[in-house]
Order: sequence, then C-alpha cells, then structure tokens
Amino acid sequence: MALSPRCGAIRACRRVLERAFSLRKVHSIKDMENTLQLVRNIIPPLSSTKHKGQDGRIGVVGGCQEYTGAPYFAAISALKVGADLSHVFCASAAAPVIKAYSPELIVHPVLFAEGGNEGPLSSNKTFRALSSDSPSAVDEVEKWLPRLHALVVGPGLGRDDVLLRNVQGILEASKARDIPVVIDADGLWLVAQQPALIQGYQKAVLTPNHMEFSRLYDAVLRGPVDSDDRHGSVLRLSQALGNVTVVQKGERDILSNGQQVLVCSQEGSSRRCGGQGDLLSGSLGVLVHWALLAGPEKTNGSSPLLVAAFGACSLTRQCNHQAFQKHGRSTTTSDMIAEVGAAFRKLFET
Ligand SMILES: NC(=O)C1=CN([C@@H]2O[C@H](COP(=O)(O)OP(=O)(O)OC[C@H]3O[C@@H](n4cnc5c(N)ncnc54)[C@H](O)[C@@H]3O)[C@@H](O)[C@H]2O)[C@@H](O)CC1
Ligand SMILES: Nc1ncnc2c1ncn2[C@@H]1O[C@H](COP(=O)(O)OP(=O)(O)OP(=O)(O)O)[C@@H](O)[C@H]1O
Ligand SMILES: [Mg+2]
Repeated sequence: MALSPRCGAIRACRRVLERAFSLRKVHSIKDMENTLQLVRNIIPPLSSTKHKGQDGRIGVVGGCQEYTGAPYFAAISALKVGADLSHVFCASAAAPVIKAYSPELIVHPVLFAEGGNEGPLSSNKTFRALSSDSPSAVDEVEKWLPRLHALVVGPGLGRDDVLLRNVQGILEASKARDIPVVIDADGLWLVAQQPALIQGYQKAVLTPNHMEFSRLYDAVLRGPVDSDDRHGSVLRLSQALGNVTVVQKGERDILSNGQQVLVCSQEGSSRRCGGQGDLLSGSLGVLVHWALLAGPEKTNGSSPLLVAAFGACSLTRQCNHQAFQKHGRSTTTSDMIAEVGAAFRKLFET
C-alpha cells in the first residue's frame, strides 16, 4: 500500500529522531578500553580452593549429521576460555565424530532428526525412545540442566523440524530453570519461526551474523533492516524482543540490550573462514555465566550480559588477528582456537 506523503514524512522524521536518540547512547571507540576493564572485573580468580566445575559447566546444544565442526568449536572454546566442563548435546549421528575430535568434551547423543538418519543408534532402543512422539530428548537434557551454568543453543543444529522441536522443549526447560542461553546459528532460525520462545527472557543473548540478523529482524519487526542504521536496527530488534541482548556480528560488532548500544571494533583480520562465530558463541557461554555470577557491581551498573558479549566479541576478533599474523590466508578456526589463551591474556590479564 502506498504511503501518503504526510505519513512518509512523519515516519522519516521519527527515524531521524530515533537515530539521534540511539546514537547518543552509542558506545564510542574511546569507551572500548573502559568496557574491557569491566570484562576484566567479571573474570573469576584462579584459586587452589575451588573445585572442578566452579568456573563453569557449559552445555552446547548442536551438531547433526552434516555439521560436527560447529558444536566442537563452540564447546572447545568454552573450555579454552576457562570453563571446567563442556558438554555437547547432539544428534546421535554426530556424537562419535565429535568425541573423536576431542577427549575433553562430554558428548550426549540425545537429539534426533526426522527420518531417523541417525547413524549407529537409529535402529536401537535409544533411538526409538527418542521418537517424535516422545519427550525423551528434552528429558535427557533436562536431567543435566541443574548441573549446567549456561547453554549455547544452535551451532551445527541443522534445520530438521523434529530436531528443532526437541530444541524448543530444551529452551523452554532452560527458561523455567532460569539458565542463561546464548542462541546462535540454527537456534536463531528457530527463534525467527517462534520469537515468543525467547520474548522477554532477560538471560538470553542472540548472536546473529548478517543473514541471521536480517531474518530475525524481518520476522520480529515485519520489515527490512535499514542498512544505513545498524545501531538503530540492533536497538530496535532488542527492544521488540523485550530487551533480549542482541549481538550483530560483522565488520564491527553491534551489541544492544534495548537501552544501550556497544560497538566492538577490536582489530581482527580480513580472513572470514567458517567457524569463527562458533568460537564466539562458545566463549560467550562462559562469560555470561561469569558476568551473572559477578553481578552488576562488578560491571559498574552496565548489563552483565552486554559486558560478557563485549568480552566474547573482543576475544574472537583478537584470536582472528593473532592467527592471521601467523597463518595469513590459510588461517582456519582451529588456528584461532589455538590463540585463545594468548589472546585472553593480552586482553584481560594485562
Ligand atoms: N564446520 C562446521 O560444522 C560449521 C558449521 N556451521 C553451521 O552451518 C549452519 C549454517 O550456518 P550459516 O552461517 O551458513 O547460516 P545461513 O545458512 O543463514 O547462511 C548465512 C549466509 O550469510 C552469508 N553472509 C554472512 N555474512 C554476510 C555478510 N556480511 N553479507 C552478506 N552475506 C553474508 C554467508 O555467506 C552465508 O551464506 C549452522 O548450523 C552453522 O552452525 C558454521 O558454523 C560454520 C562451520
Ligand atoms: N567484516 C568483518 N571484519 C572483521 N571481523 C568480522 C567481519 N565479519 C565478521 N567478523 C567477526 O567474525 C566473527 C564471526 O562473525 P561471522 O559473521 O563470521 O559469524 P558466523 O557467520 O556466525 O560464523 P560461523 O562460520 O561460525 O557460523 C565475529 O567475531 C565478528 O566480529
Ligand atoms: Mg554462525
């Protein structure tokens, strides 16, 4: 339907005002160092009196027949950042593969896909117990929820309807227990189908890439993204979702909780290999837990989730920068993961 000139002018005026309003709240580059200091404040001290698990037990929900790298990258990144235990809840076809990548991950083959292309378990009673009529996939994960500090939902999940139904149940169970959730990749596909799943959940962080952001924005705000106003777009999406924290990844990462907008422009590189976003979401799982544990006094009144997200963005980009210095065009996400320790020390332990 064509807009009347008056209506169009009012909208344009509103857009200008909104932009000015959001820009006032935009984080300037000179604030980056102050925000990094807030990230440093939330990092728990290493101590000989702590027991295994205290610094983080993180779950990654993801991994299907096609994608085994993404959940591995997320889960191993959580460990490398400093979590004590990292679990992967995946489709059974993906489990042996993920286990073979790393003895450090605890892998649960509890999700299932339509048609039962689930590898070794597809014909046995475990798979039958997880048939689409059964809530067992959710039950299996729910058993672990009391022992987890945060969930990262989506890396390498795929978009199988039955599998996404499992994940919907897992998200509902996590919300009921007030467990923080980072939602990435195909988890965002699910949220775009059903925004009500995370609407208003204050312990959710969404980490869309360019395409995932457009899809979400369109689903929630029923219109295309204004590409000239990335800050305003992220602010508006967060507000429309009831102040859920949104991290739009890109040349500069834009972060908002609907009240504040932060920009992370930590130097990375021009190498864009797949899997970098998985490193970010896995790291964020740990940092969200640390930030919520530290509380708002350690973040100087800023949202703990925004501070955590800023930390994960800075760390991912610094890993990319360091890996690129060594490997140039052949840099892969595994090279970036090898840099997590040094990047963490450089940014947060100075
Ligand atoms: N080794 C693995 O197992 C990996 C699996 N992955 C999984 O692959 C699945 C699909 O993820 P995708 O990220 O491909 O999601 P989508 O299928 O939504 O595709 C995103 C698309 O957007 C494009 N894009 C990204 N940034 C853009 C920009 N700035 N401007 C224009 N286009 C841009 C990309 O080329 C890609 O085609 C997810 O489950 C994901 O976790 C990825 O995480 C990569 C690594
Ligand atoms: N143009 C860019 N310049 C610099 N850094 C970028 C650029 N685009 C993305 N990044 C960084 O790369 C990381 C991953 O973002 P990206 O958009 O590649 O996620 P993704 O598509 O979800 O990745 P994945 O392949 O893991 O799914 C983020 O830390 C982001 O800051
Ligand atoms: Mg991704």
